[in-house]
Amino acid sequence: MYSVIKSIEPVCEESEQKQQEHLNSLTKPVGSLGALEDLAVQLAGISAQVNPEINTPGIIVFASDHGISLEGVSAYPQEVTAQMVRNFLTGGAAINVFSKRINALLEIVDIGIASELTGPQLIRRKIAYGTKNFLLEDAMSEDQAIQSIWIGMERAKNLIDKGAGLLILGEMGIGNTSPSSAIIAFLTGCEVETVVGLGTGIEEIQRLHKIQVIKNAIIYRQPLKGDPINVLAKIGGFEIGAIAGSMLYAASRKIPILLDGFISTAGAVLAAELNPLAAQYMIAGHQSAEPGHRLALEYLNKRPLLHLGMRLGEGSGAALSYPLVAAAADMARNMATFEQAGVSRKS
Ligand SMILES: Cc1cc2ncn([C@H]3O[C@H](COP(=O)(O)O)[C@@H](O)[C@H]3O)c2cc1C
Ligand SMILES: O=C(O)c1cccnc1
Repeated sequence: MYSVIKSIEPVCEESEQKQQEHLNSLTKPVGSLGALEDLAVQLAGISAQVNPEINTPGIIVFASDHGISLEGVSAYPQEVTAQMVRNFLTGGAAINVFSKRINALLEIVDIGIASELTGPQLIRRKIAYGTKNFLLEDAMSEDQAIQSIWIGMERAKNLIDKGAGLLILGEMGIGNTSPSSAIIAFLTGCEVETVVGLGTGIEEIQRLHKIQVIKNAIIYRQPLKGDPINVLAKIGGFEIGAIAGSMLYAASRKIPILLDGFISTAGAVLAAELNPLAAQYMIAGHQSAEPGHRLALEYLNKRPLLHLGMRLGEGSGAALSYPLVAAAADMARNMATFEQAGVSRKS
């Protein structure tokens, strides 16, 4: 695990520069494609190639349960995690629909669902039957935290080896906006009040309770600054560790990572804590309605492509933004230059 984390290289500045020069030679006013041009330049830096091709996207949905859900922090009961995973397996969830739309490779992983689930399509990597309630005890042991990151790496390797040229990390886990809020507040230094939102749709009074639960949990657990494994173990979740692991692995293979919403970005913040270079490989797909998402993206210095007011997770917002990423790569590869098309340059 640590060898993967250490092996991440900075993105290639020379490819970025050459890509920018190439974009400036294409038949459009210089800079007129705005953020799409920045995206094309970033893709060149990530792949260390000019005009890289983005082929098949890969989506991994990590599903897990959370002991903290006993504290009344979600609008839905814990059994919805397993029920939704069944829905993923039969193709009825939002991520199934959006994944099909972009012809993605889609994989569903049980990394810690509280009940027993089987199915030929389900990848079983259960670490435990849910995390512990981190208001009362550490969410998991440090060994389990490392295991979650390791599983994320293993699944990312599997999908990249199968041909995924870009990774989207999604999740399902009732209660998981709580560990995500705790991790983001703790690692970014933002106030818990500004990070915590309505999740699946709790009332304002319940949000105030959720804030108090998370504040107390951080005080009781005393996560260690500068020790991301300790932070994950004390106030995290199995799927958040796996998301971080997949992201770190993708970065080590120079594969772009398309961030989804609040939980996916909590994994991203954790990954960046393990190696800040990983952030260079991340693209923000959208900005979720969860207020802490904007703060986490700012911390990672990422500008989201879409603002659709979504607050679903599963990888859904990232999947919807994928066509823009693919279009940026296509634009760089396939547009004609002024010379090729016989178009006059700026006078
Ligand atoms: C039917 C249903 C489908 C979902 N798909 C994603 N989530 C999202 O909501 C959950 C997090 O919100 P909280 O922390 O408030 O529980 C996660 O499972 C997340 O993936 C869903 C939630 C529900 C209810
Ligand atoms: O932004 C997200 O990913 C999100 C927000 C609320 C609930 N579930 C997921």
